[in-house]
Amino acid sequence: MKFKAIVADIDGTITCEKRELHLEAMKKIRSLKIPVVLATGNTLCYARTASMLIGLDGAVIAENGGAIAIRFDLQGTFEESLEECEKAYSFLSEYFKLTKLDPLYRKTEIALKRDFDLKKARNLLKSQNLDIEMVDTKYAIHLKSTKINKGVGLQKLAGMMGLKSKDFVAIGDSENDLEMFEVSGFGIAVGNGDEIIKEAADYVTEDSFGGGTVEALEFLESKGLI
Ligand SMILES: O=C(O)COP(=O)(O)O
Ligand SMILES: [Mg+2]
Repeated sequence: MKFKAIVADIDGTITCEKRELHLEAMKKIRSLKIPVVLATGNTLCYARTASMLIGLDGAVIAENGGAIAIRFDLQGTFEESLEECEKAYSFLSEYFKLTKLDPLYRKTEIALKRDFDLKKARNLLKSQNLDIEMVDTKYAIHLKSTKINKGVGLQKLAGMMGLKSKDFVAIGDSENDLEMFEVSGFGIAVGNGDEIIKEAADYVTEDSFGGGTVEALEFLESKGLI
């Protein structure tokens, strides 16, 4: 069987170690004949800009599934409001000095600088009656609704593209990619990935970062999977 599309995480997956785009991965992605969706914990404008500059067509999942768009000429939709996240943020601010990242551009979740004790914060948050969880992408810690994730985002976006989430191969590097591995047809973790994402993967590359994505796409081609 052949998969019909790719969904790729951005940071840690199509980038280099210092977060700049991995040029060989860009070349490989551009050479594909099937749609490539970008899925990120970052903001919608970041995802759309990346899609434009890579030469893709604007299908993106941003804010860990909270925001999605299918084309550049459409504005995008937001799946959640910030209200509950703000409550969690106020509560945790009593215990830690927290720094928000890009608050002007985030509509559905709060991203925080990774300079506080996540384990302690997760335990404290349990005492609150909020549908909010914390995910660590290794680039930021996200305070987000338990109802949104990249998997839910992929299901919605796939439908808008006339596809099913199982038609996609997902490539990722960290715990915020888990749900999109679960709903996609095949999951590939890059070599620098978390243990948790490697365990959930159908295939793990030897190479890391963008080099891992090149290896993943070559593997799929060599097996006739795309
Ligand atoms: O913004 C971040 O935390 C990084 O997100 P990503 O690895 O999902 O692209
Ligand atoms: Mg990542």
